[in-house]
Amino acid sequence: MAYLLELKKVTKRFGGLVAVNRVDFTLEPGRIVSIIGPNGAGKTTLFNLITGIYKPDEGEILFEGRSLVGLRPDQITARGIARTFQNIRLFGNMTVMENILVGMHTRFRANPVDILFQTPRFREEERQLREEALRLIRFVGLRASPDELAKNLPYGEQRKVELARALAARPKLILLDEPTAGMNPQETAETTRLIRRLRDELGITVILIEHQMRVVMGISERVTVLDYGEKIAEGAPEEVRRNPRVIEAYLGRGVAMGAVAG
Ligand SMILES: Nc1ncnc2c1ncn2[C@@H]1O[C@H](COP(=O)(O)OP(=O)(O)OP(=O)(O)O)[C@@H](O)[C@H]1O
Repeated sequence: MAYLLELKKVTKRFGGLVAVNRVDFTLEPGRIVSIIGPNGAGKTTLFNLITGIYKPDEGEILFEGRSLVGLRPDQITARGIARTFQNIRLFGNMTVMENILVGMHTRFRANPVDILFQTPRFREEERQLREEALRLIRFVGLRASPDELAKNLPYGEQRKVELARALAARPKLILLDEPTAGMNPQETAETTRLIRRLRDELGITVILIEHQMRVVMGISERVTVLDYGEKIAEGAPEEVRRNPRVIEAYLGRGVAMGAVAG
């Protein structure tokens, strides 16, 4: 099967530190996979490499068979890759609706003249995008009003706005960086179901960075483990959980065994 995403011997250094070290990674369309590893293992750096925030020092990154290396983050979004961040990055003084419309900017076709003169073409396009934003608001289960300022929403709701904004770009692949961080068990369960619906109902391929092993084990078809920038294991969740190298990596960093075995 053709890969949606393929990383070949990707390396990223920060001065003397090798944050990502010759990592190979392949992903077929329609999968939900997780990347795990102790703090500082290189997980977020890997996301930053895929989304064009950093350029690899060595190696190749292919999406649908075409190289992403050297493209700007907005060009990579336009190719079909969206992401959410470990720490929420919303425009606090903008409404829920406005935040989601921002996520659609790569798809906006009206030109500056249309916008300036509010031509029928502009108004029709805006109406369609607003309708789609409302559909996304319903899809992620936001309870807040679309006109509420993002900064006034509770944390769990802000996370949903962030996801809706990422979905607004109509991605083929979404990268979720710790989507359940700071959530209570009920919110975590709800988010886990939502992630599965991204794939099942929208057909989006998902890569997840996740610390909660219950989520990882429950949702991932495959797990990749990084430690000190290197891929140390990869496979089905149960297989990875029993892998002595993985257990060692977590224990070596003083993380309780429960984090892996739990
Ligand atoms: N911009 C940067 N400049 C210098 N060092 C960096 C930079 N970004 C990341 N690093 C270093 O690279 C290593 C990998 O960091 P990264 O954030 O990718 O790890 P992580 O696995 O996502 O960790 P966590 O689970 O704590 O988020 C760490 O040692 C980190 O300090």
